[in-house]
Amino acid sequence: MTDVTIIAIDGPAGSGKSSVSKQTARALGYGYLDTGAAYRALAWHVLDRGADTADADAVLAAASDFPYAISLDPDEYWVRVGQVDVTEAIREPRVSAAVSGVARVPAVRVQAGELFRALAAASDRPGVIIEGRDITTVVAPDAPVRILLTAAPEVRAARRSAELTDQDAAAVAAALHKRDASDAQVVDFLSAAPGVEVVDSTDLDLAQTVDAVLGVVHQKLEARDGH
Ligand SMILES: Nc1ncnc2c1ncn2[C@@H]1O[C@H](COP(=O)(O)OP(=O)(O)O)[C@@H](O)[C@H]1O
Ligand SMILES: Nc1ccn([C@@H]2O[C@H](COP(=O)(O)OP(=O)(O)O)[C@@H](O)[C@H]2O)c(=O)n1
Repeated sequence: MTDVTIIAIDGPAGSGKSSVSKQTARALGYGYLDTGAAYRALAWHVLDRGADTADADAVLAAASDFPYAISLDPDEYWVRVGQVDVTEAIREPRVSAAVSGVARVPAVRVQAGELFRALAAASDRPGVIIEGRDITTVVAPDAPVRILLTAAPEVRAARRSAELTDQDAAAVAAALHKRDASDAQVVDFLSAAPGVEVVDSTDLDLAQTVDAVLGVVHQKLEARDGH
């Protein structure tokens, strides 16, 4: 058993998982694990091999030869496949459009979940925030702090298109909603499982959302530690 404290955060695209988790990890001195990056990097790897992520056999073949590495340092984030730094490439629209194909392969999800638990357990920090879609329910259902981060669909789409200023806002929104609909067929990240706290960031800015998450973290950890 590891004594690394796990904070699990799930939510749909653009709800603020990455930015809120990173800032919360900094505030706590914790590590930060972006699990979507692994699915994105595997999708990039499939495309790099000239295959299609709709082809489950091609996805499994790519997954069996997938030299993946990610930083858990919230101040120095990078993602690599072999010697290639894919930190930027995995955010490209062609990867976003292909990633759900990878995420719907059950064996890939099992392999990914094992990887995430091992990466968090090996952290030299007191805790790790793990964010994704199935962290509160499948990857770390026993975590002492489990949060569902939500925001209204139009707010999420606006946030994502503010990041991708070189792309058409309507196209970014359509792609985000299409990916959510596809992902929702695989895991339920729109409703909170029992024991999972909801933080709705629709009317909060980033700092307020981080404060709300830190509030939940302190309350849950104090309850665990009996204060
Ligand atoms: N509460 C918030 N208010 C305003 N903008 C936010 C808020 N949370 C996140 N953002 C911004 O929205 C964008 C998307 O957030 P991100 O963390 O990438 O979401 P996710 O990881 O859930 O897809 C980022 O540019 C981030 O700075
Ligand atoms: N725990 C997770 C995390 C991501 N994913 C998949 O990985 C994709 C990319 O996740 P992400 O967190 O980088 O996406 P954003 O919410 O940041 O846009 C999602 O669209 C899902 O298909 C998943 O299936 N399970």
